[in-house]
Amino acid sequence: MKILQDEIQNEVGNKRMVEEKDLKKLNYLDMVVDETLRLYPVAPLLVPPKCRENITIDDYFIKEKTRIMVNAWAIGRDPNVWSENAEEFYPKRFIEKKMNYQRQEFESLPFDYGRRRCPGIQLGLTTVKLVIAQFVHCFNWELSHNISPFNLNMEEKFGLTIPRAQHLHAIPSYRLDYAKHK
Ligand code: HEM
Repeated sequence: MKILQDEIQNEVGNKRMVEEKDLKKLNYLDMVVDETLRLYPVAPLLVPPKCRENITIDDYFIKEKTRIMVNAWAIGRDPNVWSENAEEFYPKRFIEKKMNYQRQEFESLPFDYGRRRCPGIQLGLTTVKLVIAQFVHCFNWELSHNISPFNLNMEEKFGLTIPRAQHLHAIPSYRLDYAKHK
């Protein structure tokens, strides 16, 4: 969080809130969002499509009308692709790897790919980035008593989407000079 706060502080200062026009300068924010979508894709099994016709792909015969489950959650955690620290939240792994989500990049599939992929990618990314940037820029965040980042329960509840198994209790404290300059 500190790295992200510093990046925003350098680009935006602390006399106003982050705006959409600032987002293109916030590279570490991109990495944080890519890393979050890699580990926690909103729809872990995407939306299982049904095969229209018999087809053979890489020697696998798939019968017409078969439902295909694509495990985007497991793809994003594959150690063969993301190295042995695949389970770790490590945004800097994206320093050299700019995610685009519109190209044929199958290592992380939070929006799926192909004809039925999410049409709201840009709006979704912009909204998520703006909200996260404003949250960490405007506030410092602390966990509630007796909880440290090391014993915070990060389990998920599996379903169509993956919400946290336990609610996150975080305590904000305001950190901008914004109010004084309004
Ligand atoms: C970070 C934000 C978002 C994520 C992670 C996300 C993810 C997804 C995923 C995984 C699918 C299923 C694709 C499939 O497997 O068939 C989907 C479909 C869809 N999304 Fe999004 N989405 C996001 C934001 C949005 C926004 C902002 C909109 C619209 C304003 C949107 C509109 C749609 C629509 C209409 C579909 C259905 C597409 C179809 O079936 O052809 N999404 N999204």
